[in-house]
Amino acid sequence: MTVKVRGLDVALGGRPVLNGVSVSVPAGTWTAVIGPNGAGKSTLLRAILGLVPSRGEVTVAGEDLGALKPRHRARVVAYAPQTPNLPVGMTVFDYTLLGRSPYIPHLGRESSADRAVAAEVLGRLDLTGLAARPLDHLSGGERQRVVLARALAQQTSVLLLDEPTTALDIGHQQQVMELVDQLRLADELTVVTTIHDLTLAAQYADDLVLLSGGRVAAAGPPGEVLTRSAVAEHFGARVRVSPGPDGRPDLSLERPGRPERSGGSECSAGSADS
Ligand SMILES: Nc1ncnc2c1ncn2[C@@H]1O[C@H](COP(=O)(O)OP(=O)(O)OP(=O)(O)O)[C@@H](O)[C@H]1O
Repeated sequence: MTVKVRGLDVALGGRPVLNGVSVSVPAGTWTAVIGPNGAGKSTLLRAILGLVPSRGEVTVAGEDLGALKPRHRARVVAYAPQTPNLPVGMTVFDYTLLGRSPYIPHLGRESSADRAVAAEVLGRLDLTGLAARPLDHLSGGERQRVVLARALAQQTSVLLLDEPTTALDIGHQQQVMELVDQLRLADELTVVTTIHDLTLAAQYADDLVLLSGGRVAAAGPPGEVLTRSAVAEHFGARVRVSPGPDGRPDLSLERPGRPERSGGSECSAGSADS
């Protein structure tokens, strides 16, 4: 399902946070929203979902998302927030099962199929061993994967993920990104994720949207958006951008005021660093 945002304006606390943001995410593709702290990335996801008041247009497969009843909307779009409110004492399994709520009849109970979906998602995220654990007895990274599990259990066509990998070790970062990519390819999921790791964003996303000061500063394939000058201008960072194995950009920080090191021998003890 194609996600289209046109001319989105959001003001929070009387201050403009998003200004005329337009983004188009074709069905079955992955767009990563990048940008410096406070650029408006999380606000964009929240505005798409109607969680903050906005002006402009948000459609999914041509339908106005704001016009859908919450239950219907929850069958179309799943959202994994950056800092969710987690019910104290609830188990990992029961929390994941909440993702099935849009499919459970009013005054009804979850079916064995709903429980099977929750169990399967937990398995794919390496969380089966934690299923009976209360949410407040988890590490930060475990909690983050459980929030993703609940979103995946919704089995929607559109997935909005706010910083899904920030608390994860490198192995679980790869696991989560690969899982989302597999689901995208297998089920034609449309994925929009905010992410701070620019190399990770470039490795997985089809397109990047660079938000800066609440506006779209650049959008397009990673190689076009992630230039040395764009990173310097919008993040205030000095980076080296080199093409990765499949041509996607690979970023590494350059230490200001330090000369380039050309080989391992220069790192040997006692070598002059000037
Ligand atoms: N409820 C609020 N009231 C007033 N201002 C807010 C509110 N929520 C967010 N903001 C402001 O809106 C701006 C955008 O916030 P947002 O969380 O969308 O940024 P972000 O790009 O996701 O940042 P980060 O990378 O730090 O997560 C920030 O300046 C923030 O201080």
